[in-house]
Amino acid sequence: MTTPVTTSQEYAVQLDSVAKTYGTGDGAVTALRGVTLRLRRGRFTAVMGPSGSGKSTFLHCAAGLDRPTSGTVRLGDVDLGRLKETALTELRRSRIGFIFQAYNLVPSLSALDNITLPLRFGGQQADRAWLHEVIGRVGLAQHLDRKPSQLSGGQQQRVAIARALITRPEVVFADEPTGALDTRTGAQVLTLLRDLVESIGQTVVMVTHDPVAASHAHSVIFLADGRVVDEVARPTPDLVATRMTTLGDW
Ligand SMILES: Nc1ncnc2c1ncn2[C@@H]1O[C@H](COP(=O)(O)OP(=O)(O)OP(=O)(O)O)[C@@H](O)[C@H]1O
Repeated sequence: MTTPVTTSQEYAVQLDSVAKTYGTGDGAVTALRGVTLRLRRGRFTAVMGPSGSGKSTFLHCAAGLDRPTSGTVRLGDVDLGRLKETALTELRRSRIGFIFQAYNLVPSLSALDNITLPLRFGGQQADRAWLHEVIGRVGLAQHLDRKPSQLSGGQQQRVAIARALITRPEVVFADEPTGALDTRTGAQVLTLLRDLVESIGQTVVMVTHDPVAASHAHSVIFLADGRVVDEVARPTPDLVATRMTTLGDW
Protein backbone atom coordinates (compact mmCIF):
# COMPACT_ATOMS: atom_id res chain seq x y z
CA MET A 1 0.00 0.00 0.00
CA THR A 2 1.31 3.43 -0.85
CA THR A 3 0.83 6.28 1.55
CA PRO A 4 -0.34 9.45 -0.20
CA VAL A 5 2.30 12.12 0.00
CA THR A 6 0.92 15.33 1.49
CA THR A 7 2.81 18.34 0.26
CA SER A 8 2.06 21.99 0.74
CA GLN A 9 1.50 22.08 -3.03
CA GLU A 10 -1.68 20.14 -2.46
CA TYR A 11 -3.10 23.02 -0.45
CA ALA A 12 -3.42 26.61 -1.51
CA VAL A 13 -4.04 27.91 2.01
CA GLN A 14 -3.44 26.31 5.40
CA LEU A 15 -4.59 27.68 8.72
CA ASP A 16 -3.27 26.18 11.94
CA SER A 17 -4.89 27.03 15.28
CA VAL A 18 -5.78 30.51 14.09
CA ALA A 19 -7.31 32.71 16.78
CA LYS A 20 -8.31 36.35 16.47
CA THR A 21 -9.34 38.67 19.28
CA TYR A 22 -10.32 42.27 18.62
CA GLY A 23 -9.61 44.78 21.38
CA THR A 24 -8.40 44.10 24.90
CA GLY A 25 -9.73 43.86 28.44
CA ASP A 26 -13.48 44.05 29.04
CA GLY A 27 -14.14 45.13 25.45
CA ALA A 28 -12.28 42.20 23.87
CA VAL A 29 -14.20 40.15 21.30
CA THR A 30 -12.86 36.77 20.20
CA ALA A 31 -13.89 36.20 16.58
CA LEU A 32 -11.87 33.04 15.79
CA ARG A 33 -11.11 30.36 18.38
CA GLY A 34 -8.49 28.04 16.94
CA VAL A 35 -9.36 27.43 13.30
CA THR A 36 -7.37 24.66 11.61
CA LEU A 37 -8.20 24.25 7.97
CA ARG A 38 -6.61 23.13 4.69
CA LEU A 39 -7.97 24.53 1.44
CA ARG A 40 -7.13 22.30 -1.52
CA ARG A 41 -5.83 23.77 -4.75
CA GLY A 42 -8.17 23.95 -7.70
CA ARG A 43 -11.29 23.74 -5.56
CA PHE A 44 -14.21 26.08 -4.95
CA THR A 45 -14.85 26.31 -1.21
CA ALA A 46 -17.71 28.21 0.38
CA VAL A 47 -17.62 29.43 3.98
CA MET A 48 -20.92 29.85 5.78
CA GLY A 49 -22.11 30.48 9.31
CA PRO A 50 -24.49 32.59 11.35
CA SER A 51 -24.01 36.34 11.60
CA GLY A 52 -21.03 37.05 13.84
CA SER A 53 -19.63 33.51 13.51
CA GLY A 54 -16.30 34.85 12.19
CA LYS A 55 -16.61 34.48 8.41
CA SER A 56 -15.21 37.91 7.51
CA THR A 57 -12.49 37.59 10.12
CA PHE A 58 -11.55 34.20 8.69
CA LEU A 59 -11.40 35.65 5.16
CA HIS A 60 -9.31 38.62 6.27
CA CYS A 61 -6.83 36.42 8.14
CA ALA A 62 -6.63 33.77 5.37
CA ALA A 63 -6.07 36.45 2.70
CA GLY A 64 -3.42 38.37 4.65
CA LEU A 65 -5.63 41.44 5.05
CA ASP A 66 -5.41 41.10 8.81
CA ARG A 67 -3.06 39.25 11.14
CA PRO A 68 -4.30 36.58 13.57
CA THR A 69 -3.71 37.04 17.29
CA SER A 70 -2.16 33.55 17.32
CA GLY A 71 -1.71 30.59 15.00
CA THR A 72 -0.31 30.44 11.49
CA VAL A 73 -1.62 31.10 8.00
CA ARG A 74 0.30 29.75 5.02
CA LEU A 75 -0.22 30.56 1.36
CA GLY A 76 1.53 27.69 -0.42
CA ASP A 77 4.85 27.51 1.40
CA VAL A 78 4.78 31.07 2.71
CA ASP A 79 4.02 31.68 6.38
CA LEU A 80 2.23 35.05 6.23
CA GLY A 81 3.10 35.78 9.86
CA ARG A 82 6.78 35.96 8.94
CA LEU A 83 6.29 38.63 6.31
CA LYS A 84 6.88 42.30 6.97
CA GLU A 85 4.08 44.66 5.96
CA THR A 86 5.56 45.59 2.57
CA ALA A 87 6.13 41.94 1.63
CA LEU A 88 2.59 41.07 2.72
CA THR A 89 1.20 43.92 0.61
CA GLU A 90 3.14 42.68 -2.42
CA LEU A 91 1.97 39.10 -1.83
CA ARG A 92 -1.65 40.28 -1.67
CA ARG A 93 -1.22 42.19 -4.93
CA SER A 94 0.51 39.47 -6.88
CA ARG A 95 -0.62 36.14 -5.46
CA ILE A 96 -4.17 36.74 -4.18
CA GLY A 97 -7.26 37.97 -6.00
CA PHE A 98 -10.16 39.68 -4.24
CA ILE A 99 -13.82 39.99 -5.17
CA PHE A 100 -16.08 42.06 -2.94
CA GLN A 101 -19.83 42.46 -2.65
CA ALA A 102 -19.58 46.15 -3.60
CA TYR A 103 -17.21 45.45 -6.57
CA ASN A 104 -14.71 48.10 -5.34
CA LEU A 105 -13.88 49.36 -8.84
CA VAL A 106 -12.22 52.73 -9.43
CA PRO A 107 -15.06 54.94 -10.77
CA SER A 108 -12.85 57.15 -12.95
CA LEU A 109 -11.19 54.25 -14.79
CA SER A 110 -12.52 52.27 -17.74
CA ALA A 111 -13.32 48.57 -17.35
CA LEU A 112 -10.02 47.71 -19.07
CA ASP A 113 -7.99 49.98 -16.80
CA ASN A 114 -9.72 48.56 -13.73
CA ILE A 115 -8.86 45.04 -14.87
CA THR A 116 -5.17 45.81 -15.39
CA LEU A 117 -4.80 47.97 -12.27
CA PRO A 118 -3.10 45.26 -10.12
CA LEU A 119 -0.44 44.88 -12.83
CA ARG A 120 0.18 48.62 -13.06
CA PHE A 121 0.53 48.80 -9.26
CA GLY A 122 3.30 46.23 -9.63
CA GLY A 123 4.90 48.04 -12.57
CA GLN A 124 4.07 45.10 -14.84
CA GLN A 125 2.80 44.90 -18.40
CA ALA A 126 -0.26 42.81 -19.14
CA ASP A 127 0.44 39.47 -20.77
CA ARG A 128 -1.62 40.09 -23.95
CA ALA A 129 -2.75 36.48 -24.35
CA TRP A 130 -3.84 36.16 -20.73
CA LEU A 131 -5.60 39.54 -20.76
CA HIS A 132 -7.47 38.46 -23.88
CA GLU A 133 -8.43 35.15 -22.30
CA VAL A 134 -9.62 36.73 -19.05
CA ILE A 135 -11.72 39.33 -20.90
CA GLY A 136 -13.24 36.60 -23.05
CA ARG A 137 -14.03 34.37 -20.09
CA VAL A 138 -15.90 37.11 -18.21
CA GLY A 139 -17.65 38.22 -21.43
CA LEU A 140 -16.60 41.87 -21.35
CA ALA A 141 -15.01 42.37 -24.76
CA GLN A 142 -17.75 44.79 -25.85
CA HIS A 143 -17.60 46.95 -22.72
CA LEU A 144 -13.92 47.63 -22.10
CA ASP A 145 -14.14 51.39 -22.64
CA ARG A 146 -17.01 51.91 -20.25
CA LYS A 147 -16.69 53.37 -16.76
CA PRO A 148 -18.20 51.36 -13.87
CA SER A 149 -21.21 53.73 -13.72
CA GLN A 150 -22.02 52.75 -17.32
CA LEU A 151 -22.13 49.05 -16.46
CA SER A 152 -24.81 46.91 -14.78
CA GLY A 153 -24.10 45.34 -11.39
CA GLY A 154 -23.40 41.97 -12.99
CA GLN A 155 -21.03 43.54 -15.52
CA GLN A 156 -19.22 45.45 -12.75
CA GLN A 157 -18.76 42.21 -10.83
CA ARG A 158 -17.37 40.61 -14.00
CA VAL A 159 -14.83 43.44 -14.21
CA ALA A 160 -13.93 42.74 -10.58
CA ILE A 161 -13.53 39.03 -11.35
CA ALA A 162 -11.28 39.80 -14.33
CA ARG A 163 -9.24 42.16 -12.12
CA ALA A 164 -8.93 39.39 -9.52
CA LEU A 165 -7.63 36.96 -12.16
CA ILE A 166 -5.24 39.21 -14.05
CA THR A 167 -2.19 38.44 -11.91
CA ARG A 168 -2.89 34.68 -12.13
CA PRO A 169 -3.31 34.50 -8.35
CA GLU A 170 -2.96 31.28 -6.39
CA VAL A 171 -6.25 31.96 -4.62
CA VAL A 172 -9.25 34.17 -5.28
CA PHE A 173 -11.11 35.22 -2.13
CA ALA A 174 -14.68 36.36 -2.67
CA ASP A 175 -16.68 38.10 0.06
CA GLU A 176 -20.44 37.82 -0.66
CA PRO A 177 -19.78 38.28 -4.41
CA THR A 178 -23.48 38.04 -5.28
CA GLY A 179 -24.82 39.97 -2.29
CA ALA A 180 -25.70 43.03 -4.40
CA LEU A 181 -27.00 41.16 -7.45
CA ASP A 182 -30.45 39.86 -8.39
CA THR A 183 -30.92 36.09 -8.34
CA ARG A 184 -30.40 35.53 -12.05
CA THR A 185 -27.32 37.74 -12.37
CA GLY A 186 -25.94 36.25 -9.17
CA ALA A 187 -26.35 32.74 -10.58
CA GLN A 188 -24.43 33.78 -13.73
CA VAL A 189 -21.56 35.14 -11.63
CA LEU A 190 -21.45 31.94 -9.55
CA THR A 191 -21.50 29.77 -12.67
CA LEU A 192 -18.60 31.84 -14.01
CA LEU A 193 -16.62 31.30 -10.79
CA ARG A 194 -17.28 27.56 -10.87
CA ASP A 195 -16.26 27.43 -14.55
CA LEU A 196 -12.97 29.14 -13.72
CA VAL A 197 -12.28 26.48 -11.11
CA GLU A 198 -13.14 23.66 -13.50
CA SER A 199 -11.37 25.05 -16.57
CA ILE A 200 -8.21 26.79 -15.35
CA GLY A 201 -7.97 25.16 -11.92
CA GLN A 202 -8.41 28.47 -10.12
CA THR A 203 -8.70 28.06 -6.34
CA VAL A 204 -11.69 30.06 -5.06
CA VAL A 205 -12.76 30.66 -1.45
CA MET A 206 -16.10 32.42 -1.01
CA VAL A 207 -17.89 33.71 2.07
CA THR A 208 -21.64 33.77 1.65
CA HIS A 209 -24.94 33.85 3.54
CA ASP A 210 -26.79 32.25 0.66
CA PRO A 211 -27.29 28.44 0.53
CA VAL A 212 -27.91 28.62 -3.23
CA ALA A 213 -24.62 30.48 -3.75
CA ALA A 214 -22.82 27.97 -1.51
CA SER A 215 -24.23 25.08 -3.56
CA HIS A 216 -22.08 26.18 -6.52
CA ALA A 217 -18.97 25.27 -4.50
CA HIS A 218 -17.32 21.86 -4.26
CA SER A 219 -17.63 21.97 -0.49
CA VAL A 220 -18.96 24.19 2.27
CA ILE A 221 -17.22 24.88 5.56
CA PHE A 222 -19.46 25.93 8.41
CA LEU A 223 -18.32 28.29 11.13
CA ALA A 224 -20.12 28.85 14.41
CA ASP A 225 -18.87 31.01 17.25
CA GLY A 226 -15.39 31.27 15.74
CA ARG A 227 -14.91 27.54 15.17
CA VAL A 228 -15.17 25.20 12.21
CA VAL A 229 -18.10 22.96 13.10
CA ASP A 230 -18.75 21.05 9.88
CA GLU A 231 -17.86 20.56 6.24
CA VAL A 232 -20.28 19.39 3.56
CA ALA A 233 -19.05 18.04 0.23
CA ARG A 234 -21.16 18.27 -2.95
CA PRO A 235 -23.57 20.72 -1.30
CA THR A 236 -27.15 21.25 -2.43
CA PRO A 237 -29.15 24.34 -1.39
CA ASP A 238 -31.41 22.15 0.78
CA LEU A 239 -28.51 20.41 2.48
CA VAL A 240 -26.82 23.73 3.23
CA ALA A 241 -30.03 25.44 4.42
CA THR A 242 -30.84 22.51 6.72
CA ARG A 243 -27.35 22.56 8.22
CA MET A 244 -27.57 26.33 8.72
CA THR A 245 -30.87 26.15 10.62
CA THR A 246 -29.14 24.02 13.26
CA LEU A 247 -26.45 26.68 13.69
CA GLY A 248 -28.70 29.56 14.75
CA ASP A 249 -29.60 32.97 13.28
CA TRP A 250 -28.26 33.83 9.84
N1 LIG B 1 -12.88 45.33 13.95
C1 LIG B 1 -13.58 44.71 14.91
N2 LIG B 1 -13.54 45.14 16.19
C2 LIG B 1 -14.22 44.51 17.17
N3 LIG B 1 -14.98 43.40 16.98
C3 LIG B 1 -15.07 42.93 15.72
C4 LIG B 1 -14.39 43.55 14.62
N4 LIG B 1 -14.68 42.86 13.51
C5 LIG B 1 -15.50 41.86 13.88
N5 LIG B 1 -15.73 41.89 15.20
C6 LIG B 1 -16.56 40.95 15.98
O1 LIG B 1 -16.03 39.63 15.74
C7 LIG B 1 -17.09 38.70 15.63
C8 LIG B 1 -17.02 38.01 14.27
O2 LIG B 1 -17.26 39.01 13.27
P1 LIG B 1 -17.20 38.70 11.71
O3 LIG B 1 -17.48 39.98 11.01
O4 LIG B 1 -15.96 37.97 11.39
O5 LIG B 1 -18.46 37.70 11.55
P2 LIG B 1 -19.29 37.30 10.26
O6 LIG B 1 -19.60 35.86 10.41
O7 LIG B 1 -18.58 37.74 9.04
O8 LIG B 1 -20.61 38.17 10.46
P3 LIG B 1 -21.68 38.70 9.37
O9 LIG B 1 -22.25 37.48 8.72
O10 LIG B 1 -22.69 39.41 10.22
O11 LIG B 1 -20.96 39.59 8.42
C9 LIG B 1 -18.40 39.48 15.85
O12 LIG B 1 -18.76 39.34 17.22
C10 LIG B 1 -18.00 40.91 15.53
O13 LIG B 1 -18.80 41.82 16.24
